[in-house]
Amino acid sequence: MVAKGDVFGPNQPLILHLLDIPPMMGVLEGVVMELADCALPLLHGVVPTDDPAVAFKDVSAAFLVGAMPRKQGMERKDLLSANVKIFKVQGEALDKHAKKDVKVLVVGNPANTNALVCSKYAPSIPKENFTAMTRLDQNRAQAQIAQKVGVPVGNVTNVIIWGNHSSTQFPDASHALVNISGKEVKATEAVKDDNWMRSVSFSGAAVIAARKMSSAMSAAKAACDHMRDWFLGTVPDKFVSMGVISDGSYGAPKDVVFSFPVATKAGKWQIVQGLPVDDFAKKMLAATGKELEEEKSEAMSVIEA
Ligand SMILES: NC(=O)c1ccc[n+]([C@@H]2O[C@H](COP(=O)([O-])OP(=O)(O)OC[C@H]3O[C@@H](n4cnc5c(N)ncnc54)[C@H](O)[C@@H]3O)[C@@H](O)[C@H]2O)c1
Ligand SMILES: O=C(O)C[C@H](O)C(=O)O
Repeated sequence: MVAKGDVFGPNQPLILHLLDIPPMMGVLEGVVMELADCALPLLHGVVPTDDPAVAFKDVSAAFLVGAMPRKQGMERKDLLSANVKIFKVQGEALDKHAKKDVKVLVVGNPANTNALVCSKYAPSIPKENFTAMTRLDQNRAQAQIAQKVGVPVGNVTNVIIWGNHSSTQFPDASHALVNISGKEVKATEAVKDDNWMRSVSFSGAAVIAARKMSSAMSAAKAACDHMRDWFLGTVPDKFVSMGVISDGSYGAPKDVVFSFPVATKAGKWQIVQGLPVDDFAKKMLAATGKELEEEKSEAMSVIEA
């Protein structure tokens, strides 16, 4: 998707740096062969490597997907001790070798806390440049609403994912809009079922139960959506959700990577301010914020141990 122009546009040539661990180098060679066989005109080079210093050398965009996935029955927290150290190493390598304006998307779970760790170990890169993926959750919620109303998914916008990419996240459709026959209406009016709207939920575990593997295709698509919107900008009056460093907006704890509604322009994101938040939403935001603070202190104790 990246190499065929879905992220940086149809006129932007690129070089892909592909990082994996030493036992996977043979498999990675196969990926390189397949990329060549795809005959992608925009792909001007591929650098397969097991060395983070080579992988991150002068990169402008980093998709950090290399991490252990959750298996059936596991919570994202269970991955913390296994994965968080990877993001310390990758943060240090980004700090030393990447461009100072590199935009980093963390997909590997627990994504929010890994993004925070990565940023902590890359102090020469602005904290705003480290983000975590909640776009898959946004896309899932939009798809559920589109199906319920009976419109194509592109007609549903402004769904918000608040907080952590975990089961405590708050998918909030109260500001969502649905375009029905050319007229934009509130999703709450289109659905006319408040209980159903509040049941729009996180479905990562359901995909794992069915596939016996983590979401892959939908996660790749969401990563591309996230980076495309960050690099190329969002549509005026529309917002998307991204895990970004919290400034305390909407009562979220500061200095955790928290998913907010954001609008992007000229390569910068801004948290959309002033949206009404009711008591139910406040309770949900507090719960996911608390989990992120707990994950943060757990991550630091794993790293410092
Ligand atoms: N945020 C989201 O919405 C979202 C969605 C889907 C998956 N995920 C997460 O993404 C991660 C990857 O999932 P997957 O299904 O692709 O897993 P996978 O096991 O299929 O692939 C992981 C890859 O990462 C590599 N890897 C492991 N350690 C590495 C390291 N230190 N450096 C570089 N590469 C390394 C592995 O060798 C493997 O090739 C998991 O943590 C999963 O939970 C997040
Ligand atoms: O749920 C998981 O652990 C995998 C991924 O984060 C997802 O949301 O599908």
